[in-house]
Amino acid sequence: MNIVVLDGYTLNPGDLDWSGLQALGELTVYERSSESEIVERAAQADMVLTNKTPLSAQTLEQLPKLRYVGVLATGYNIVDVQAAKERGVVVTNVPAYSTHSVAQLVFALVLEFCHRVQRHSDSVLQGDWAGSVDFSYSVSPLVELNNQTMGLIGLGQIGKQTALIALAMGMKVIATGSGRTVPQPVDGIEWVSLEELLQRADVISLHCPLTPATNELINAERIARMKPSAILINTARGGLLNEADVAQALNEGRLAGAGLDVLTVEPPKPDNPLLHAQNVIITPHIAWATKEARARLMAVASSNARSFVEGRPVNVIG
Ligand SMILES: NC(=O)C1=CN([C@@H]2O[C@H](COP(=O)(O)OP(=O)(O)OC[C@H]3O[C@@H](n4cnc5c(N)ncnc54)[C@H](OP(=O)(O)O)[C@@H]3O)[C@@H](O)[C@H]2O)C=CC1
Ligand SMILES: O=C(O)C(=O)CO
Repeated sequence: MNIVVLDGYTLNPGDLDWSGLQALGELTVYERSSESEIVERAAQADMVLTNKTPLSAQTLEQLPKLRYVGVLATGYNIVDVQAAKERGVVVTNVPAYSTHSVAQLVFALVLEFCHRVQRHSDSVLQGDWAGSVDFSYSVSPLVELNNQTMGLIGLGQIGKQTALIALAMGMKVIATGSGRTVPQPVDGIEWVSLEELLQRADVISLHCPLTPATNELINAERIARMKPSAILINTARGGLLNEADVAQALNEGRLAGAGLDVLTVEPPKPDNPLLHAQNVIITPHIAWATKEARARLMAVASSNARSFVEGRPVNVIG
């Protein structure tokens, strides 16, 4: 097997090893590949692994030898899965490897809006507490989550884990799904329509995949239905937001804050309106990237590839 990893650096910056894939054939790992390098690098490959390097229908057409695409992630929106299927190319992803890490970052972002820990610490370390007449002061409003409502859009692996943490913090949890599957009752979680969720939630956290149906799910019209005091959290995919609409709502105080781990274009262009918006916190797509989660990702990506080589593919998309 000729196996090519197009963008291995973020998964393995040097603290993991590729031995699971090496054992399956001749492996070439590129740290990153630009769109113009994909075809040349993957031309002889039977199997390609990609994290965020896109494989469009046009690119797949130019890779006649290709039989397998292993997405090094849960979200697989970078691959034209239908085009792959039509060409007989198996596409797999890695479900659930980062569930706990992503849910943890959701709350790192939420709690930042509640307590502004770094802002307070900076104030103390620059002498404000030492110079204060009071034993306590705050530099921003402080918020308690108990009894507030967490609204989850998407109640899969990460949505459910986020719900458990929210419930442990005394929040009410409401959730909405794709509408394609029958919602299963989950203890402590109330199923509602998207419309109702937007109106009731104090914190809205996105946990659905990016698909044509969810593209720009959060736009000006939907923001208008949210509470102006609401906090929006997006650790799923940047394309779930109309970024200009979210930035404008933040700047006009129609949305109290946004905590984002993902943007439509990554890395972002310097003129992305969210980079300059008020009350925004942005992390560079790190929710998945704990060592623990990356190690699980490497292990499952390798076992996905092995299963394909052995003729019994698992975690197949579509
Ligand atoms: N920032 C990061 O580092 C990471 C980001 N992610 C992103 O998080 C997303 C969710 O991951 P995970 O929870 O593991 O995935 P799951 O597949 O377990 O859950 C996705 C859920 O979204 C639901 N859904 C689909 N369409 C809609 C819709 N239109 N409205 C509401 N819900 C919908 C699905 O419901 P149904 O079954 O009915 O279709 C499903 O329950 C991934 O797709 C990925 O994009 C994942 C890992 C790391
Ligand atoms: O697993 C995912 O979907 C991620 O976004 C991490 O690359």
